[in-house]
Amino acid sequence: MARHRDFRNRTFSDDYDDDDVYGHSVEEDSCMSPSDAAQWIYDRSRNQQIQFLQNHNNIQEETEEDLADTSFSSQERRESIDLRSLNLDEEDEAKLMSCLDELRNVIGEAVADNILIQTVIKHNFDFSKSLDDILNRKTKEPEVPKPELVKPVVLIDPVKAPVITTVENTPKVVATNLEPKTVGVVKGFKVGQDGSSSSQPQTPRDQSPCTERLSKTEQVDEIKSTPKVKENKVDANALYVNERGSDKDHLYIVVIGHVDAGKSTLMGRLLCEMGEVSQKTLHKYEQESKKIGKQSFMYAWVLDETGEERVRGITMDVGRAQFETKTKRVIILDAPGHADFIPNMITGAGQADVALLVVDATRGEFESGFDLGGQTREHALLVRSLGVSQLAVAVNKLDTSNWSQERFNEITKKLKTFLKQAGFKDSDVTYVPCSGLTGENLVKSPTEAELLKWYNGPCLLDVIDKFNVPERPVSKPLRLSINDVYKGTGSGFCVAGRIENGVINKGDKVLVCPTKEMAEVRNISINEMPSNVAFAGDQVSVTLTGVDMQNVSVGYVLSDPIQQVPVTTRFEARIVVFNVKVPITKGFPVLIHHQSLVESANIVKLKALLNKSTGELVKKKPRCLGNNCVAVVEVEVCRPICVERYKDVKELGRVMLRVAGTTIAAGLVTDIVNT
Ligand SMILES: Nc1nc2c(ncn2[C@@H]2O[C@H](COP(=O)(O)OP(=O)(O)OP(=O)(O)O)[C@@H](O)[C@H]2O)c(=O)[nH]1
Repeated sequence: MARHRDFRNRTFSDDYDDDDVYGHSVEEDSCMSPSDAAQWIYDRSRNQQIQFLQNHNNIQEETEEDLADTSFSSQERRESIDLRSLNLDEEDEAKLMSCLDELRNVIGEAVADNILIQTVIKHNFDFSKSLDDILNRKTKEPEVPKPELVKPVVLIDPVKAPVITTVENTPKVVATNLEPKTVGVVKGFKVGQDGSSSSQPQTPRDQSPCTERLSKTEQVDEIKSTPKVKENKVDANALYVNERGSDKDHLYIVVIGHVDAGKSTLMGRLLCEMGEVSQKTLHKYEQESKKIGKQSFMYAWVLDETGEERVRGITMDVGRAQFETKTKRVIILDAPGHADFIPNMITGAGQADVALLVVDATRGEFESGFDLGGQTREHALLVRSLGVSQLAVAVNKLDTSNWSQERFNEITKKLKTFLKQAGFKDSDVTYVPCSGLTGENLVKSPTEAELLKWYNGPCLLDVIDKFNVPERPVSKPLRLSINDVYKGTGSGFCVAGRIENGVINKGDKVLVCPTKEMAEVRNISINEMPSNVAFAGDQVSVTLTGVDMQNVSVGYVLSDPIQQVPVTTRFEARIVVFNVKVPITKGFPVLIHHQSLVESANIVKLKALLNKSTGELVKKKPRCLGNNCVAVVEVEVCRPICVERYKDVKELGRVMLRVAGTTIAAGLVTDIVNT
């Protein structure tokens, strides 16, 4: 059980700007920090605007203008079918929507919605069959011309002579069948002269508002050059089978839910039942928690390790622990529930394969967590937006309702409707009645007479064991997104993060992006065990040398030096707007959450408003965006970041937009814009 804390490198200025925030009671309705309050002076006229928004969803501009970018306004789109004409009942409509979303996630916008809809209905809402059908059909269609690739660049310091970042011959395991990759042109960004260790330390990522842009002369020129790295064509898939063939699959599970839903207690108790916590340790927690009047939190202490968390009785950072089921090694990421710590929750969710949503069944408590303002909905939407599609829902604390079946049904009914709308397929969600405090239905079948009367489903452990482990894209170019930077023992320093794509070996040369400095991998550890190699899907800690620790931050990406991660300050995204208090207009400032990175940004273009159900174009260049709309926007980030198009690397192609401590939208990166 361990966690790395790296507040030095964190960039959550909205959440941590002022120490006073930590003094607030968890019962407070508002979680806005003073800096947010200063930033969001819209409060002045909030009443008017809220009223305005309530009456005007999806507000449109009066005048019609031509859209320069017509990539999504094809003739096919105009032929799309109106869902109402299909006469589907509510459930079939939800199934259709969830299937369409899944299909769009995979194939993007390449196929018209009417074709997708017909295919889904033809296959009775079966996603796999529909996808097969579409893909087979697609191969027969003429190829759509691809957008021009962004050319590779090397970043230079404009005041010094441009020197190309060159990489030594590096024997390593790389993908064998890859096309040349793209790198975005970066503006307003400097690296050291030799490209391998910067002589000019970077500004911390959290201290540069968009308004303080670097001057034109500081913008980076484009140099058509690719670092010279010799590929050693070792088959990554074969290596994976060789190294991991006999191991249990690793499954990362993020535990989410409203504050005090009982997440840490549930996980702590589960670990105790699995024999992962000694009796001696548990006894110690019992005595110590009693001393400070928090005995009911003794199981939560297994995961809430810091003094502040224990005294306050809330989780603040992501707690980690692991255990084994029959078929898997499960790594738990216990996320904080309180709204103040959503950035940490997002960091946890960004590492997860699947999620466990914990809801408090106590009457009144479920309702306050589920209704607007509670974190149940926000967490579920966030994990879905981050690509998690399999979910277990622990209907927890059912002991407080005497194991009432009616209460269980009431809660699951509400959640089913919501989760379907949020994009979870019914078949991917399992509901488990349980109690973390009493241990009921966690690792073995229920013993409570009242529960036995109506429940004969699986216990929580069985549900976890049945999760499918997502495919690991080991043969793609390396992408490791950094979620922690810390000084280890010995030479160099450590970065922790999840390998999204590819393989990393001890001794590899890797490119630290967006700064594009070369570093060498000195050591690798997986779940605190040393290893020579790690693969996509692993959460690793890597010791780096050859680069200054000051020049590496949370949110950076370790990239394959040849097939580099795109770096840009501008990208286009298709966003879903959840919850805005003022309409989104051109220039709207937001905080972008991309993996563990938090960066100031502006929505610089509202390119199109799309129909929420069909995805067809409703309005070109809308003047503003209200709640619950789907739109294509262009986002400009204050400093270069590493993003991929969603269709290339899903994990690096998703963004979250937050304002004043609230998630207002989630989006998929559809294009990387050359600036
Ligand atoms: N009756 C009952 N109480 C529970 C149960 N599980 C947790 N609790 C109590 O709920 C309170 C909150 O539990 P935590 O485990 O800290 O909740 P949490 O969701 O991890 O809280 P945050 O991480 O801070 O959001 C504690 O007082 C627990 O004893 C349960 O199954 N039944």
